[in-house]
Amino acid sequence: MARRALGPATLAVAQAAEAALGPEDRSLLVACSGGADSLALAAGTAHVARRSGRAYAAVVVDHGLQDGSAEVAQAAAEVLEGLGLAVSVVAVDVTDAGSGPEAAAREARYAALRREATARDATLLLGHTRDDQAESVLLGLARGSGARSLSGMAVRADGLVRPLLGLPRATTEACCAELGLTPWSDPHNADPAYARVRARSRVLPVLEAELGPGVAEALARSADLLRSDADLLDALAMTAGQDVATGESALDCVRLAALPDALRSRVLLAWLRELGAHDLTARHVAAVDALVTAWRGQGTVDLPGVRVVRADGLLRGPT
Ligand SMILES: Nc1ncnc2c1ncn2[C@@H]1O[C@H](COP(=O)(O)OP(=O)(O)OP(=O)(O)O)[C@@H](O)[C@H]1O
Repeated sequence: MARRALGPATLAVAQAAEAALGPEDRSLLVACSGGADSLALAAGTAHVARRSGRAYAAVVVDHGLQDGSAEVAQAAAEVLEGLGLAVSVVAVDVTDAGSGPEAAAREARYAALRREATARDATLLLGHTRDDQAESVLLGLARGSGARSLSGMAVRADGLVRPLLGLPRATTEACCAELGLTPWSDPHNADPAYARVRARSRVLPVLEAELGPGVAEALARSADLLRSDADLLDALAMTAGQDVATGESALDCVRLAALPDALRSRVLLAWLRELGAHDLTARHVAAVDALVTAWRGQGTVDLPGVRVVRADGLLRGPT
């Protein structure tokens, strides 16, 4: 592949991979399910790594949730080896601690991928595309999410790099076709029991047909705009949080109430997390917010992991 001219889709993937990388990314590890997106990413990354003299490899996680999952992982590994990547197949134990099998599998997968990347001192690359981003925004809107949640994924965040966020899924599929690769087709991706599958296969096509092509691209663009707004608000909320803190983990209610809503909810969320609250939803934060802005000056709110009390003009956690 390095010597032959690249097809247009493969070139687009390779250019996206190159654009996402910096000089600090000396060793690259592609997380690959065997699906079209991560297979295309692996091919594009291998090309870029060879040209730039970087080390490169791939990792396939076997969740062991279905019969034949080891064979699927092995088949993906063989395709990747055919592209010239050294591959590790990692089997994980998926323990559902109440959040559901999908969330448990995701948690186990990310933990294993991060371990592999750390062990090799490598940058971890994931194959999320612009369509994944658009679907997330749509699902977030349907849930009534705020700016942070609607801002989706960034190309580089939390030690993860997602070079293909600017490319549609059609490009990764075209890239695989150009390279003669047969990607694995995850049966979950066709199962209408999942809201994401319905958004992808039923809702977005209707939006594109009724509102004009480019809706998915526009949703992904909204995510980018909202992310920069959310970043600014988070930075402002850090300063505001210091201004309303009174020591001993307490917050001053009068100063809190004077903050704009968008800052107050962020200050409260950060404070609650610091106190050890977990699984917080917008409703939880709204309940504490109501305590702050209530006319009557006292009350208690119980949240997962923490009790919040308002008394003497202060909001306090456990003492
Ligand atoms: N079993 C796995 N092993 C390694 N990496 C994975 C695995 N599953 C997902 N990933 C990584 O996470 C990314 C997002 O996965 P997800 O299943 O949400 O999306 P997808 O659009 O189906 O991607 P793909 O077409 O690559 O399967 C993948 O592109 C890949 O980089």
